[in-house]
Amino acid sequence: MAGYGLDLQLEVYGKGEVPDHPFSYEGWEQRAREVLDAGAFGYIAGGAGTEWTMRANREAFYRWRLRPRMLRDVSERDLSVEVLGARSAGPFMLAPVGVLSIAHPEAELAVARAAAATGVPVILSTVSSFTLEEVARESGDAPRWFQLYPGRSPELNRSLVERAERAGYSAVVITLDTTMLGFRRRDLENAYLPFLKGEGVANYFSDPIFRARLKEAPERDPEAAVRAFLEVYVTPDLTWDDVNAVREATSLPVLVKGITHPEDAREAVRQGVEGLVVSNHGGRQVDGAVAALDALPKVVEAVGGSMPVLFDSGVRSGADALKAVALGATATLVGRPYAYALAAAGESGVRRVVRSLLAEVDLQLALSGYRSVRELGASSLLDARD
Ligand SMILES: Cc1cc2nc3c(=O)[nH]c(=O)nc-3n(C[C@H](O)[C@H](O)[C@H](O)COP(=O)(O)O)c2cc1C
Ligand SMILES: CCCCCCC(=O)C(=O)O
Repeated sequence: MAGYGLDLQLEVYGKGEVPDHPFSYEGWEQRAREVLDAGAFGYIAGGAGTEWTMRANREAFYRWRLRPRMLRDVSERDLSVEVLGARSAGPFMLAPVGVLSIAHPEAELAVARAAAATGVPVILSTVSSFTLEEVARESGDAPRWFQLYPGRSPELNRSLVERAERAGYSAVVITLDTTMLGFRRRDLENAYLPFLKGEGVANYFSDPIFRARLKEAPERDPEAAVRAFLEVYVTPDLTWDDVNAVREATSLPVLVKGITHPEDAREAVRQGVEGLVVSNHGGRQVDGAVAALDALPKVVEAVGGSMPVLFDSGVRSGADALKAVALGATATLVGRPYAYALAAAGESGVRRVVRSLLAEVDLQLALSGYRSVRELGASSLLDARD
């Protein structure tokens, strides 16, 4: 009868003390705003251009209404999902969020510990603040994936995925939508780009192939090494050939992240990747682009069940995750929610956010009449536009 929801309620109400942390996304965002400087906060919070797409990501959720069912005996519930062999306690994974040292000194190490403790897999960014090996050590046996930004050097791409495979990451997520940074007004106004200060480059600076490209070691000439990183990173000429070169370099399943167009989804099926992520990068790349949730149904249709379809951009609550799953997502990724919690309260903040999400999914699921997220489908929702 117990479960994530009831456990959390009993703990909080049982103590009878006002908790020292929020339970809402907005609460964590506010805490992060209080502790971070304007540049770091703006980098995490911001979107591209007018930030219309970032807002649209949220508004898209409001158009869908859950339709609770009654009297269906939901005393036994299973929130877990399995994606390409990685089991998660709920329909969530922690999205790749780069350069987390701007949020907290323990950055991805704290996130990896929190993910392992709560049973939710983490996807480590290429541009992490600690090396992928250091993060793997904090993860222990917990499932983890590696996100790759394929750079201009096929040898370096190969080296990064080989390192990830050796370090126990069990899938590679290739992000397609950030071949260069979007037009981010907040960062321009704050003149804030953390990579220029040598943040978020740990995987490159520790890589033998990257180091071999440099005249001087990064420890001796960090500015030149950062320049070399930027040269490798920017890839407007990226094509499916680059994706396939990465696939040939690894035996791990490969997913592509950043799909919103059904034609791209069909191409992903033709190319034979193992999964995709419907995402507009949290509205950080193309202003005016379709809200990710609005793009989801057509992508799901195009994929036709041939591979897992993950979803991100705008998930803030258990209800949001259930809506995305009802629209066909296998699971969701959350980005800013845990980045803010990390900034405000380190590892324990990330744990609390994940626990809250799990508790909310559990209660929402039970009160909507479902025993498992797998039971959700089109009939679980009402489109408010109809
Ligand atoms: C500060 C920040 C850094 C990010 N860094 C990466 C990254 O390194 N690699 C990547 O694939 N996506 C990155 N993303 C995008 C997330 O993986 C994810 O798509 C997005 O945050 C989801 O939207 P949400 O923040 O609304 O949950 C980043 C997002 C933020 C907010
Ligand atoms: C020049 C490096 C850019 C890394 C982009 C990180 C990211 O995905 C984001 O900020 O969004």
